[in-house]
Amino acid sequence: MCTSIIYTAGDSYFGRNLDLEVNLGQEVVITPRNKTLEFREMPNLKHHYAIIGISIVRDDYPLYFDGVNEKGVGMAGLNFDGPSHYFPIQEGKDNIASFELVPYILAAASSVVEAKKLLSNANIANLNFSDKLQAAPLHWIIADKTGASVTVESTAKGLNIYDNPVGVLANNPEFPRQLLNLSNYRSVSPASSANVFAPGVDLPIYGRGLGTHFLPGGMDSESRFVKATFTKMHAPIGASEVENITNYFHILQSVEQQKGLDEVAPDTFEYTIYSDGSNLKKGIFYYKTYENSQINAVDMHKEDLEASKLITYPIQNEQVINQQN
Ligand SMILES: C[C@H](CCC(=O)NCC(=O)O)[C@H]1CC[C@H]2[C@@H]3[C@H](O)C[C@@H]4C[C@H](O)CC[C@]4(C)[C@H]3CC[C@]12C
Repeated sequence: MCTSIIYTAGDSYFGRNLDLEVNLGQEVVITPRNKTLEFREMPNLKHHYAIIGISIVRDDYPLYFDGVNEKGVGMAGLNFDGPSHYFPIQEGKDNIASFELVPYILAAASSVVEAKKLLSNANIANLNFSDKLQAAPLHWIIADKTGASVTVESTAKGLNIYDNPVGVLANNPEFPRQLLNLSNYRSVSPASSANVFAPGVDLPIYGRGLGTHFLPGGMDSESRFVKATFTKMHAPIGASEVENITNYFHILQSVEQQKGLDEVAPDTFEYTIYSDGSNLKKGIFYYKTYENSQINAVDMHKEDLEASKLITYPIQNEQVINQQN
């Protein structure tokens, strides 16, 4: 499973945890402005906004898992197996394959409002990238540097674009149900609450943190949605970029999947392979991996964004311990 968040602390930071049982060989990939982006049913884009994110590259095509563009829009695809439904090509619609959706939006939208316009006549077409890389059942979060975000879900009912008031996305069930479930946690609080349970009975506050006693901590999507929302809503605002990106990763780490806890097949466990986050205003992409706790950064503006070829950075996956003696 996966969790994605947008955290606003002066600047806005957007990214996700990628939780999976296999490493697909992803890299940090920059798509510069003049790299032609081809679409199956939509016109090719020869010039567009530059994009940075995590992707695998096949046939010179960036298959982004998540990314952000130079205008401060971010987007991530998360597993949505079950409710997800893609449709045959429809005449008169903007037919976009699911694997094209991230580059399609990030190439042309400079805000969530513009992304919504780009999706107003869209049909998520049930096309496979190739026989080997079949369409993955996904839903998406799109966010921008103002802190706004929406959730995009293509189900049998059609394409739904929901305003996302919490700036968090996990996996199933459908987004309105995830949001409604938050109501069950209205009483969860950073402070220990007054005794409304049994007034008159002595219920001592026997330790700290009692206000969060009922905060879920499971690996499942509902638990992660609740926990990430609560952690984000109460996250402090730092005074510097380093403080804020540190705060940001602490939010994502509150829903990290440690190895051994989520068995998806006999003796096979999914875990948080990487966590990433970008400063949407500055175009700096940060990431950590399960193996490497160090925060790594790639600044898109240090590359030639007018270039026409993909620029890739291998993921730094080695733990470097700062030996102090
Ligand atoms: C499976 C993960 C989502 C994480 C998650 O929720 N996994 C756990 C689970 O199964 O619940 C998704 C996120 C982005 C997806 C990839 C991207 O959409 C790019 C690409 C698109 C192709 O159609 C299929 C392969 C490929 C490479 C996708 C494979 C599945 C990925 C990696």
